[in-house]
Amino acid sequence: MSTPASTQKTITIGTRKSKLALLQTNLVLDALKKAFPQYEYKVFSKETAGDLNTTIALRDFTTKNLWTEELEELMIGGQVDVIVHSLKDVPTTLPSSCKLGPSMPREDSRDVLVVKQGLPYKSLSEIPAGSVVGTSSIRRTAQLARNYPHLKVQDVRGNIGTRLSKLDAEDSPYACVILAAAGLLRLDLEDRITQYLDSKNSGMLYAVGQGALGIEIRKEDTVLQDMLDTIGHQDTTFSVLAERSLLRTLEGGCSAPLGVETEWVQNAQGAKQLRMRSVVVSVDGKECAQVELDADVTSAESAEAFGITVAKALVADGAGDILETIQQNKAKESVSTAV
Ligand SMILES: NCc1[nH]cc(CCC(=O)O)c1CC(=O)O
Repeated sequence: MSTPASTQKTITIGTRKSKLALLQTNLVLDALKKAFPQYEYKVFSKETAGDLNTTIALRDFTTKNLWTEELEELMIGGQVDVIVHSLKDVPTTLPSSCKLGPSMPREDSRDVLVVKQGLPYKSLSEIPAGSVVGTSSIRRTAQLARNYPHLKVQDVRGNIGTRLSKLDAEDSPYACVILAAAGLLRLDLEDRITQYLDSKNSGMLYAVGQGALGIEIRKEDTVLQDMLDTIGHQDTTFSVLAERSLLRTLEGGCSAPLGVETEWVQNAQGAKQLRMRSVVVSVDGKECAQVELDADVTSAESAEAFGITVAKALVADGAGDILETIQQNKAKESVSTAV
């Protein structure tokens, strides 16, 4: 049976086995060790269904909990006390006995362009018409279709190292891939980044939670909650709460072609506000809803309320129709593949 962390001296941190997951786990481990040296720490790593299956395109999976469910079961069972995820892989709704703790400082949240070794292109706008961009993300695919309709998109699966070797292979179909900056930076692969992408230079917005860690604990574990409060970073926590509230409200799950860009800005009176840009694009890039809003965000509640406000504004701008069409097409596909 599960033992609350308060009665034990050892805290077990659960994680996926990938190099990136282990590096991210070490960030949390180091921060906890430094702040709470009185505990012993142990890392338990496990390959998840998502790691093991690299052939099926992500968007074809029906279960949303590919990366998280098995570790959550271990945590609910008491074998691990806290799980370190990439927040962007964490579903917006968690098992009822689990919750996310505060977030640690976010790594660069942007997407980046990585050009195949030996090719001379310095930016997305230089990639010639008809070239193939590697990505399996519906969000990246839709935004590419909207902003770079002359480029082709092809799936590329696997962890970051695998994607880079698929890109660089001599017979590779790809001219470039789009990846998250965070993964490359954490893996010390900064030299592979050709261009950082944002709303201004390329119209490319990132995924909800990208670049942030999702630190999940049992809901009743007040000891770990207090510990995470100590190592947490409020600006990040509020930003990602707002982003996840937006995604939850749109109910698109991880397969929604939803891009966001959040930043803290000062208004004319000098007060700090959270600015959120967000976009929902149809898969063919033809339809697009987008909004940019600022809000006073000073608590978890106001962060979540802001996410709902942005979602409503996006729906008012047409996001509802775009998401509905995607849902209908998915339903049709599953009928046709079932027979
Ligand atoms: N989609 C998989 C995934 N989940 C987390 C990261 C790393 C970056 C992050 O923490 O957001 C990546 C790779 C990528 O999208 O390039």
